Parts: sequence; structure tokens; C-alpha cells
Amino acid sequence: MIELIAHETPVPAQQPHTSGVQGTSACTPPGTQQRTTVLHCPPAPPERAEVAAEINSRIIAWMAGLGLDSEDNVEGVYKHDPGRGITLCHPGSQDVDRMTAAGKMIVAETAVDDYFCETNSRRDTDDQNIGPNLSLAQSAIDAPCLTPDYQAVWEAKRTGHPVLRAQHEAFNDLKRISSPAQAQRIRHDIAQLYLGYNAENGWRLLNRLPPAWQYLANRQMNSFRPCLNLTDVLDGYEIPAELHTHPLVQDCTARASLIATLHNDLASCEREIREHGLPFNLPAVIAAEEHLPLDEAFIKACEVHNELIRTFEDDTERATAALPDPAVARFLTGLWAWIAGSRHWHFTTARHRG
Ligand SMILES: CC(C)=CCC/C(C)=C(\C)COP(=O)(O)OP(=O)(O)O
Ligand SMILES: [Mg+2]
Repeated sequence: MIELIAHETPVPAQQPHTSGVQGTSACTPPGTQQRTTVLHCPPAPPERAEVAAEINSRIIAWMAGLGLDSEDNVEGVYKHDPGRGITLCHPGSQDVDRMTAAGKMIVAETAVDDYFCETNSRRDTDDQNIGPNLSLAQSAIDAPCLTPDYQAVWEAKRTGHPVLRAQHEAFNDLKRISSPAQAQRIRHDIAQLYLGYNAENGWRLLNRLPPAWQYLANRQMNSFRPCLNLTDVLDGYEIPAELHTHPLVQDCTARASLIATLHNDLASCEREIREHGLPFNLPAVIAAEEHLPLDEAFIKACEVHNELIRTFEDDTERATAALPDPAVARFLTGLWAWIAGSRHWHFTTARHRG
């Protein structure tokens, strides 16, 4: 039985701008006592600072070879700290090579989001190429089989863009440390991730947030599932494909992926409301749908997380009772570890503070 503890979590408040500027900013007025709420989650895992630093160092050296080592990008990696995230989410893995491969995947998937999807300095706001670019990004990990002439054109396109090269090389690293079945899982999860990116872009083009049910269904695809599904790869074993694809294990993987990704929604909420015109996170979606102030919506989003994690407890107990193979219990324990690491990583990473 996994121990869930009550983690006190600061609640962001939305305040009218001072100096008469219209609109609101997600900030708690200085000097006021910030409200807190509770996130039910397993305890924080141990820190492994030296291993995390080595993973980050290897990732940044790899980025230099791709031409992705601009000062802005390197600073972004240190703020995001994928090395620390991997060590926290895979507490049982001792293999720095395997953990670095997983860290490269996180950096590559985040680069696809940052360069092809997010509204930021890297992308023109009127860029309508998200769909075609995501299709290319998927082909970088799931190569087409064309005629020799067209294959050569595709190769040149793939090798000519640093983000496509990053995703291709990170996935090649992953294939080196995993079985074809484990690699195919991640191809599927990343294709779903890109569906999620595309849906978010569709709402952005309509300039409206979806209802909470639809946001959550999409966030389950636009999620850390490609990372949670690496728990056996990083621990050096393989849950047999027929057990991994069993509906009870698939349900556990889907719910755990959503829970872990809601940690991002909650931790990045205030920054996204400040930085993005239309913030895509669960508190903002609930605030819009239920016409609530941000703090009340944030508390409701935490209640959604807590309900999901209680259900996940039942999911994992049901799956281990029905599927007594020790590999199933080991894999589900890995999903719990990812949830524990994700909460701690997200609420202590510099990426979401300030
Ligand atoms: C690394 C990976 C597989 C991420 C998948 C899901 C995803 C794109 C995120 C969790 C990032 O969410 P978001 O778009 O809110 O970005 P921030 O990290 O909050 O800036
Ligand atoms: Mg976010």
C-alpha cells in the first residue's frame, strides 16, 4: 500500500493590476498571508544532486552538438533541471546512461513544444505550421519508407532542423537501451502527445479554453506518459508486452500520466497566466468554465488531483490482485514513484518559479 501524505500547497491569487492597467495578474499581493491547500501524494523521494548534475552536463553537451546550446536554451535546461527530474522520478535507477537517455527525451519533447507549438519568441504567432511540423517530428522517430529519391529528401529535412535532429537522436539513444516493444510504446505515446499539442493549438486559434472534461481528456494525451512508460527501461527490466497492454495496466498508466501532468498544471499555473495570453492549465480552465476566481479554481483543481490519486490507489490494487506477475507490481510501483517525483520536482523547479 502506498503512503499518501498531505502536502501543503500554496494557492495563487489573481489580483487586479496596480497602476490602473486593465486586466489581472496572477500574483499574491506582497505582505498578505498566502492561502494553502492540500495535495495528497506520496512523500518526496531522496535527492541525488551529483547524479542529476552529471545527467544535465551530458544533456547540455549533446545539445551543443545539435546547435541547440544557445544561452537561452542552456539556461532553460538548468531551470527545468531534467537531470533532477529523472533522478526524482526514477529513484531505483542507478544507470546514468539510461537516465541520460530519458533526460534527452524530455528535452527533445519539450523542444518540440517550445519551438513548434508554444506562443513564444521562437515562433511567429501567425505560424500555421504546427500540424505539419508535428507530423515531421513524429516521422523523426517513426521513419517513413518512401522511394529512394523521396527518402533522401525526407532525410535532408530531418537532419536539417535541430529540433527534428534532437528528437531523432534522443529516440535512437532510447532504442539502444530498450526492446522494440518498449520503443514502440514510446512512439505511440509521443504520437498521442502531438495530438494533444494539436488540440491545444486548435483551442488557441479559437481563442477559447475547452470545458474541464475535454481539457482533462486531452491532457491525458498531452502528458508525461512517454516518461512514465520508461520506468522499466530505466530500472533495467521489461514488463512483458501482454501484461503492459492489459487494460488494467493501461488504465493505471493513463491515470498516473494525468496525475503527474496535473502537477505541471498546478505548479506552472501562476507563471502561465502571467506569460501566456490563454493559459492552458486546469485551474484556468475551471476558473473560466465555472466563473471562479483563480484561488477557488486552483483549490478545485487540487481536489480533482486528489480524487484521481485516490482512484489510482484502487486501480493499482485491482491490477496487482488480477495480475500477480511480480513485473506488474514492479511497474505499478514505478508509476507511483514517477507521481511522487513529479510533484516534488514541479513544485521545486526554477522553471515555474518567479
Ligand atoms: C516532456 C514531456 C513528455 C512533456 C509532455 C507534456 C507537456 C508538454 C508538459 C507537461 C509541459 O506542459 P506545459 O505546456 O504546461 O509546459 P510548462 O512546462 O508548464 O511550461
Ligand atoms: Mg504548464
